[in-house]
Amino acid sequence: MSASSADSGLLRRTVAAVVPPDPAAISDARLRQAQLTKPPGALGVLEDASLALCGIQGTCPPRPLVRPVVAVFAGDHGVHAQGVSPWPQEVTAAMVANFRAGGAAVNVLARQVGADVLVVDMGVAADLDPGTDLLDRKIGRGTADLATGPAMTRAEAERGLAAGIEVAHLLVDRGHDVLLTGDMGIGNTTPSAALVAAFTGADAAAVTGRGTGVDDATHERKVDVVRRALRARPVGDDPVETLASLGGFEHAGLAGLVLGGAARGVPVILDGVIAGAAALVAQALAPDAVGYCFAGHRSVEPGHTVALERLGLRPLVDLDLRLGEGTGAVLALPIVQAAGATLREMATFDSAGVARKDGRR
Ligand SMILES: Cc1cc2ncn([C@H]3O[C@H](COP(=O)(O)O)[C@@H](O)[C@H]3O)c2cc1C
Ligand SMILES: O=C(O)c1cccnc1
Repeated sequence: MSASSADSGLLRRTVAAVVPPDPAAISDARLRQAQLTKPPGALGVLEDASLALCGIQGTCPPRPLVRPVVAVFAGDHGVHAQGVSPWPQEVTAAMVANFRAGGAAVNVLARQVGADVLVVDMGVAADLDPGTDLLDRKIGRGTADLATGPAMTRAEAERGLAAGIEVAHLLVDRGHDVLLTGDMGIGNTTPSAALVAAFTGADAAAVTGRGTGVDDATHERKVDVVRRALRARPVGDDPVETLASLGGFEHAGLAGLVLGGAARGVPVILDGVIAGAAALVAQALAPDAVGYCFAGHRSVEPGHTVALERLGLRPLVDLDLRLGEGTGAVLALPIVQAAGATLREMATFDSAGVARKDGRR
């Protein structure tokens, strides 16, 4: 079997394995929520999250999330040549070294909540020391420039999706019970904006932001690049082609992680606009995969809000972050854990002997 038919086979099987979250567990969770010693609905979004967690795990009360891991998917981008980021491309590889050494923002935040951080070299341009990488191979070495042609071949996009699925299986097999998404790739807010525009139909200007903090001229160039790419290569209804045309290797890996996590019945906490764009790819391939996702936070990037609306996900944290790496996902982890813990551990009106609103015991 050629590598590419193995990849498309894994993708097909994974998409077929994504079933809707368990409706029986969700209805058990709703009943249990109603018994807990609090006014109905008083725990707000935590209650919704607790129902979602039960659906994802197929059990009520939900199991505690004790082995969190952030998978940081890294890749470089040919569109960097268009001057869409003020940072040199070498920063991607240097930051991978920083993640491995434990010095990046995501490492600090992950230590706060006891999450592991693992790097996946999807398509960093430079050679990296294999270190503790999750994949034993690169999928690519930077994408082609999406401003002038497709960023990836279809085979590359499929290989990237399959790699993300493999990472999900590997992590779940190692005992991780919640997967958090991270990204690193100088220039990657541009392909993210392009993917969000492609999957939502939003205008380039509405979804293209300032990334690492670009000036007005650079921002205008980004909007123009996104608009021209969408005009030159209008999207059809094939999500893999859209990903190949506009996305990056880290988007492919992240979309695969979402599909793999969903297929294994494990919750996935999404980070910012890069993850949001990748989740749109996963949603287009397997709409039920979104039911396994929590939106960790809302990024400052305007395309992220557009993506979250299309995904139908409410961000758990909204702190004006615009970093990526998985930082927003990690900050949301304790909230998802808290949602499960309240449903699992709170006393019921009966067990605590607390009277209900109508005076019934
Ligand atoms: C030092 C540094 C650390 C980062 N960590 C995440 N990003 C974030 O910024 C990049 C996307 O922004 P743009 O599209 O404007 O290049 C990505 O690498 C993303 O992960 C970083 C960026 C830099 C410079
Ligand atoms: O939304 C994000 O994750 C983001 C925003 C700006 C730069 N890098 C990442």
